[in-house]
Amino acid sequence: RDGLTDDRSAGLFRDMGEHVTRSCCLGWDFSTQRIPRVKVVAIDAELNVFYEDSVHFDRDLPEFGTQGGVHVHKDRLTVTSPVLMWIQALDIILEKMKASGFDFSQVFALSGAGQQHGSIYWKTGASLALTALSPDLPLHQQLKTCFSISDCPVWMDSSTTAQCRQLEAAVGGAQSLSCLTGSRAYERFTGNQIAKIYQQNPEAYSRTERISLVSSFAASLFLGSYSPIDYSDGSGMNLLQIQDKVWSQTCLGACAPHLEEKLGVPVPSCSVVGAISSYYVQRYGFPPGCKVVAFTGDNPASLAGMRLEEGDIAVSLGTSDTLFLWLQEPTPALEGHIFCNPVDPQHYMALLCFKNGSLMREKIRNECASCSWSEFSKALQSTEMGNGGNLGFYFDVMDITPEIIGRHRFNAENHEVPAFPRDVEIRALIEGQFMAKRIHAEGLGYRVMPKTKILATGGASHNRDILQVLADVFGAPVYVIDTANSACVGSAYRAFHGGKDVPFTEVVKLAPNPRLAATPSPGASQVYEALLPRYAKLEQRVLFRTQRPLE
Ligand SMILES: Nc1ncnc2c1ncn2[C@@H]1O[C@H](COP(=O)(O)OP(=O)(O)O)[C@@H](O)[C@H]1O
Ligand SMILES: O=C(CO)[C@@H](O)[C@H](O)COP(=O)(O)O
Repeated sequence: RDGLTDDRSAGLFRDMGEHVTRSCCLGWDFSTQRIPRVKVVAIDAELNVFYEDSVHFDRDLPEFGTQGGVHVHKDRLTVTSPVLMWIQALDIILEKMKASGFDFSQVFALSGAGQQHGSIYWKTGASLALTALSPDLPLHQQLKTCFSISDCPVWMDSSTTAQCRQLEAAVGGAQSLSCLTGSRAYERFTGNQIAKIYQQNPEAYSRTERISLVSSFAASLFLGSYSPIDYSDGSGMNLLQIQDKVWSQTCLGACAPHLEEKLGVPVPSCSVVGAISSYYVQRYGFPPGCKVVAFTGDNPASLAGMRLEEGDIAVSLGTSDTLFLWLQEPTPALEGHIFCNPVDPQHYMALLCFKNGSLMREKIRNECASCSWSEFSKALQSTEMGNGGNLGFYFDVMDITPEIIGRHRFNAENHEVPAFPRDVEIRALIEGQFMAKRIHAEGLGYRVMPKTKILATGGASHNRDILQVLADVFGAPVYVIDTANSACVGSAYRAFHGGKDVPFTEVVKLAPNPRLAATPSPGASQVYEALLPRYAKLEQRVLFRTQRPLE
């Protein structure tokens, strides 16, 4: 496994005895991925994870009173995290590493990931405090007065609908904003969060000398000066022109005044942003030349951790389903997010979320397969690819991609039917879910290539028969990987790669390979080449019919 095994196994060397002399890189993660905590892994030159540790926000720092690492406010829309909690978590984890005998002198580079979209507001004068850190005191004691906002907006916040509409209006509509910045306006995206702070708390905004993302904030703690925002995480702000890699003046102007100087100049994600602050050299024994490679968002870091390459696609089959795509020529749309690629500055990545994932599969399993995954599998085995032309749409909750609710079934003549036999229902669900993924990925510019790999993760990736349908619909082999901690491991890989003039794939070629789980069945491409356009057309029909009235 390349993940933190579980909550309580933290702080461990994987193989006692050998660690003392290993030259290594550190990967940090300040996200809420799976468990809300700050995490670290150390990897050696062979890319083996030999140390891992974490600090759990709610359990280890109860004084901040968070649940899941956040405060949900009375309006149920505003969601924030205390900035000092993140800093104190870093203090604790560094002390734990020191106490366990971790040899910091062997760390030649580090990088990290942050939950995307969250923003940190450094008060005027904070840069002086950052550069003058005393090695005798923990960070949180020295930085406690450095922030103009103490509880920071995070990605779960959805309180900025008014600001989203203002931003879209300023650039000529949602599609124009998406073409420019990779996404239409989203409440959690940082530009809209900054606009809200400026509108509701102008004093705090004017007392702010620098605004960081969670990723660049964490990098700043290691640098002892402000770290620039990297292109990839910067793409989650509704502010960065993803093609030109510069801030959009129109978007900045629509959000708040003097924003460009508060954000600093964005940099390529593989940049070395500086050497570690002398604070860490003196307090923990890091080498003075230890490189800090730009931190990025947790999803971009996961893409690096999964070692996605051009043409590859990662499919997470969890409670909801998520797709990570590697894109060469993005076509931004009203759905999904396009980010600059974190490991190849010429390319892009995309994120698509499908809400009706495993919960929908579980419901159909309970209704049609006596609550048993093995019965469910038997139904997939006993039905043919293409399901005799029967197609289904299953969305018990309003989905994000596409915005459809309800169950809709069509026979081979495109006539709507009220029900399918049980086995047909199961295959219609799984084929439909994967055809939708392929269609929506292609809508963002994705193309299946001869070398395409599909990397499957999440609960349903344990089911071979589900993965077989995935391989057939995409016409590409499916591999399974453990991504329990892909953002952290990806950050350590990125630390290795940062500043080197070689492709990322070259640097990570020693990393463990994913396991092959399914290859396309003979004849699959003919079957699905015919079905995919039909599914897309029917989806439009259902969408048109179920679309909510415009507000
Ligand atoms: N053998 C299986 N076949 C299909 N789905 C499965 C199987 N085992 C578990 N799952 C599904 O995996 C889901 C959990 O996925 P997981 O990735 O662990 O969740 P999360 O998205 O919450 O991290 C469960 O809802 C369950 O329906
Ligand atoms: O909002 C998004 C992506 O757009 C989230 O994925 C955040 O990046 C943080 O989520 P975790 O993965 O850390 O829970």
